[in-house]
Amino acid sequence: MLNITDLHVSYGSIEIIHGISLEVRQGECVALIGANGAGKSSTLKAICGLVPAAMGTIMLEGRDITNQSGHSIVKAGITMCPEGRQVFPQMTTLQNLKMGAYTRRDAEQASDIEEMMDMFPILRDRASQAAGTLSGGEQEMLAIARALMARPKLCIFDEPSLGLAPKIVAEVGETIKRIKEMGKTILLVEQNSAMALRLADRAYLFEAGEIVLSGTGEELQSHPSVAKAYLGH
Ligand SMILES: Nc1ncnc2c1ncn2[C@@H]1O[C@H](COP(=O)(O)OP(=O)(O)OP(=O)(O)O)[C@@H](O)[C@H]1O
Repeated sequence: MLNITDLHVSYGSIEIIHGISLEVRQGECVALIGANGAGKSSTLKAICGLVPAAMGTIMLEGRDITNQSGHSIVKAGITMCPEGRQVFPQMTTLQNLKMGAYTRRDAEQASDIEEMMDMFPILRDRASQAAGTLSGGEQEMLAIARALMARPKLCIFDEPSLGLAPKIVAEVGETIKRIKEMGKTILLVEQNSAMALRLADRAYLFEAGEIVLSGTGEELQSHPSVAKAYLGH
């Protein structure tokens, strides 16, 4: 579904992604893991049109989306659930959900909102509450539900567990599993490598702007250098 070939990303004159290639197939959950600063977020931003690709191609279902605007990439079928949730704090939970569907012009928004509230009952309880007053875990659920409101083909999660209590992290993991079971295709970036590799069908290990290892979640979990450097055993 998503094919990235020889992607290079630079900030000013400094290149930080040095020609990576990866793919995400229909229905897969693919994780990008690696240390802080390895280039995972920059890769996601390039996919979403938030930073330019200096070189290389990004294809979605055979269509070249390299360096298109963020808006047209959402329309093409990719939504990102950003690091730090970034809900609209002054807007209510309901208004945030509606914002997730802004690229759609169909009559099914109301039923999708119902579906999201069935999936995340806490959002129904908080429907008229300003999103900024929700707990971290509730905001994460809202950010995920808002991303799903666009009915994406590919759902990107950037550090969904960041800053959340362990119990909530487990809930977020369960939620991502459910989204995969709904048939969505998922690209996941996580500092929590153990969680990411448990959820992922396949994963790529980033180091200093390059992909140094790839394989199934299980293969990477048991790879000695991953186990030692990223899983702490
Ligand atoms: N806007 C920016 N301007 C300049 N350099 C940047 C910018 N954003 C990121 N970088 C640099 O690019 C490199 C890759 O950062 P990136 O955020 O992609 O890594 P990461 O693997 O996602 O790490 P993290 O988990 O900390 O987000 C780092 O050296 C970072 O300092």
